[in-house]
Amino acid sequence: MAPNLDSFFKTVDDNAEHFIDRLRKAVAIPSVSAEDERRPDVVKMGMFLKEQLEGLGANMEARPLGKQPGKEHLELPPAIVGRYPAKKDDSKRTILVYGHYDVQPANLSDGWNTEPFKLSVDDKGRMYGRGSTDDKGPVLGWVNVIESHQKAGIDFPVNLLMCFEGMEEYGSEGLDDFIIAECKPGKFFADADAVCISDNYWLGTEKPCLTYGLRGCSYYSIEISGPGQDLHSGVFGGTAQEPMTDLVRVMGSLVDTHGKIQIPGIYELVAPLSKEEQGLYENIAFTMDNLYESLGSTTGIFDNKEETLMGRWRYPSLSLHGVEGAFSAPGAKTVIPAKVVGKFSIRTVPDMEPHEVDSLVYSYVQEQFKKLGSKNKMKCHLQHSGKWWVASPKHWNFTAAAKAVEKVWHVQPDLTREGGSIPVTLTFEQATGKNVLLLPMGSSTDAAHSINEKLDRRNYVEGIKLLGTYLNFVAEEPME
Ligand SMILES: C[C@H](N)C(=O)N[C@@H](Cc1c[nH]cn1)C(=O)O
Ligand SMILES: [Zn+2]
Ligand SMILES: [Zn+2]
Repeated sequence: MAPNLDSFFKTVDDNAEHFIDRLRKAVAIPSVSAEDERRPDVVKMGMFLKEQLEGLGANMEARPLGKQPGKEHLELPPAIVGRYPAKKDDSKRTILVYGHYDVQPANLSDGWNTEPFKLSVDDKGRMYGRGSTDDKGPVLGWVNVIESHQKAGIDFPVNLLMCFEGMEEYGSEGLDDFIIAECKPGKFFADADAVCISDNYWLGTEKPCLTYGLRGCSYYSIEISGPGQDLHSGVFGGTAQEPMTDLVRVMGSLVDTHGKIQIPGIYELVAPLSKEEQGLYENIAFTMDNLYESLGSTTGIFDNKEETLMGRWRYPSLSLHGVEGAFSAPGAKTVIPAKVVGKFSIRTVPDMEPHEVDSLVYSYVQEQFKKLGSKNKMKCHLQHSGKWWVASPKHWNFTAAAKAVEKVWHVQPDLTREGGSIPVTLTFEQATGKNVLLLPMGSSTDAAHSINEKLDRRNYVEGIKLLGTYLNFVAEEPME
């Protein structure tokens, strides 16, 4: 029987401003995991989350994860773990939820229309701010679900286990070992019956989805150095071999304009496309206009939805991200940088093994650099990597979520894969041995990682209802 959630829905609506205020406080903490000097803010954000949940009676702990590999002067931000209700009810299912409280870097000078760490709500209910959709809105969604059950006077339907991390945007450093240890018998996550992660996005702006796959991410850097220090290009140009010249040519050899990766052997690692899979893409509610709307232009690689979806979900891609040490400010500086570090990543898919990808990358980059005949020095290394994940959506965890989408949004959700990566998803699946569901809150136009990131008020408020309704349907699903 469908649970009666009218009072829960009403409570969420009545408390919408309070929940937006909670998001405002969270966005104001610049918890950027990639910037060393922001580490105290990342920790502050973890503590904010812990305090909010403790205020609602959850049993919370901040677990240290040790030093940051390669930056031993820096302590990793803690994993914030918790249980609600504080005492386990053995008659109920146990759901483990995961999210991250760190964010991507953001500066007003990148081109934001508003201060990135100040939540700005416009007259259409678009709530702009770094982390609003990725992933502070969804993480606070779980907090708001607990509060709404309390305020509505409804029994909480499940035992909720929580795991929130502060390094997801930096490759989830230190979390794998922690999860594996905590899933062992008698440990914190041992009794999870299923896992739910809210940290991705709808395909468009109107239709919710449930997600059963992610691409992996292998992130590399190429360091090229030569001169002992930066040089005057008038004095030394034409006489010194320039690291930037070499780097641009090596990076330019990795991928072509149409997104085709130039590294030999990469596509041989990809699982072949079956007839059955090919048929899946046709029925997904996605249009080229959805793509153009979220791109903010019509500069897509393909002109049809099937190839576009496959390009995002089931084929690898290689993106060039930036160059450390290069002149990037406005104006004109006539410098020859002495050392430059180029950054790129490959989104990986079934059946690519990360170590095989690494070997192909290293030999190709070496070969390209050798061809230049440069006297400079080159080093290529892996910064972090996380594996792809594809699961079965035929499980009570997905059935409960589909029923919740129908109840809250009055449509059947699409079943999607995601082009982005959440490295610990596979770890949760393997360490718990349980089903993992991705249940997104935000939409395709939210601009996660970009300037003007936002979460629509409607997605936040209805998203809180969705997460709560999912937990109520989970409680009703028969065991498989
Ligand atoms: C999908 C998720 N919200 C996300 O943004 N994940 C990041 C994870 C990552 C991988 N390397 C560094 N961060 C992403 O897909 O870029
Ligand atoms: Zn995220
Ligand atoms: Zn992200």
